[in-house]
Amino acid sequence: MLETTIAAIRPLDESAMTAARELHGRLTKPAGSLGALEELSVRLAGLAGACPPPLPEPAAVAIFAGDHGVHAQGVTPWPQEVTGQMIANFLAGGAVVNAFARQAGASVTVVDVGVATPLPAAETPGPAVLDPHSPRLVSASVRPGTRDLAVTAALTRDEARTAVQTGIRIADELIDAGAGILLTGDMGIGNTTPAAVLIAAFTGADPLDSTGRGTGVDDPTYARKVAVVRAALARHTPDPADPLGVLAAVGGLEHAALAGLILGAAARRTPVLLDGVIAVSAALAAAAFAPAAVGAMVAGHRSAEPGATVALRHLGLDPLIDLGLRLGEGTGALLALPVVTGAVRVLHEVATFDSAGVAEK
Ligand SMILES: Cc1cc2ncn([C@H]3O[C@H](COP(=O)(O)O)[C@@H](O)[C@H]3O)c2cc1C
Ligand SMILES: O=C(O)c1cccnc1
Repeated sequence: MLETTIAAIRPLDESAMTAARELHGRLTKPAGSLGALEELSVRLAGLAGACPPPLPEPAAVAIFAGDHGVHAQGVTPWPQEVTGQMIANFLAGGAVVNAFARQAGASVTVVDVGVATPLPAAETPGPAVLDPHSPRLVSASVRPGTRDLAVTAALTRDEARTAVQTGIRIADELIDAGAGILLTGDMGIGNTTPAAVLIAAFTGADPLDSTGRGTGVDDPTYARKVAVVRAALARHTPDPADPLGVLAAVGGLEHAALAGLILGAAARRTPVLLDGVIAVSAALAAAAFAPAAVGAMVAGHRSAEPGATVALRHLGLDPLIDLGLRLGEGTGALLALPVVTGAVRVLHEVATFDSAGVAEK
């Protein structure tokens, strides 16, 4: 399934991109006046293979949740139980991601890929339904949290593959249910540590540049976190040409599943709007599996985590908004969604100089 998904990921359609550039030149606005929205809409035309591309509606957020053995190294001040407790909060509609999803009209699917504590909620029965007011839970736990990457490989290759394939399956289910765009979300206390190792592994960045303060760690905790990232790289020597091996050695279950979601979206030629540092670390893995997957990625925002900027630069992506957010859950992606929709809507709705009778220079 992973291999067939990778094989299905194709480059952008040049003729649809040419048509979109040509259409932009005829719309009632000075050429280039919509800045980054123009190139984004051209890319989405290339992804869809059509000009105009479909409006990216409805939107579906997939929040992958997992726990982390590296929590034992004291890399975050928060107790591990908060991961499961926040899932209950997501399902009750009380988290920031829920508020933003309701505002954006996006559905929320929470996927347990490896939460360590027992969850209060059971899987939501039935097929995926894209209802912005009813968050759903999918139970797809690979194992109860990763092993401690400071001590041993976080996952076996098989476990990492299962998590990636879960992400692909969720992408397929959401797209089959009608989603026109997927948004990445994450929940996992401690997950900025594996994100920092993944970013260093795939980009070659120094741990000081790939590691941030996550939920807001103090100076001694930050120093410990950087040391854990540096030691993990030395212990595992992850090979960026072997993304499954990298995810297994130093990743998290939600990072692996997010990589799968991104690959699944790219294979279905559906845009995937990336959230913060966890999402972009997973995007590096997706790009290592299939470089053409970058064509489906839209960087929602620039997380305050420094590793996010390192990863975005490596992917060649410019984030749409930069608000100093450092929350995760999918919140930054949701705030960027109207920008993506606006970029596409222009190609659908704006009159041409000809049709509107507006004189050209
Ligand atoms: C209440 C709460 C809600 C959150 N929502 C997202 N995160 C974010 O913070 C965590 C990563 O930061 P670190 O690596 O420093 O632990 C992840 O769960 C991420 O989704 C949260 C964190 C907390 C505490
Ligand atoms: O960038 C993010 O998504 C992020 C940053 C800090 C903590 N959790 C998530």
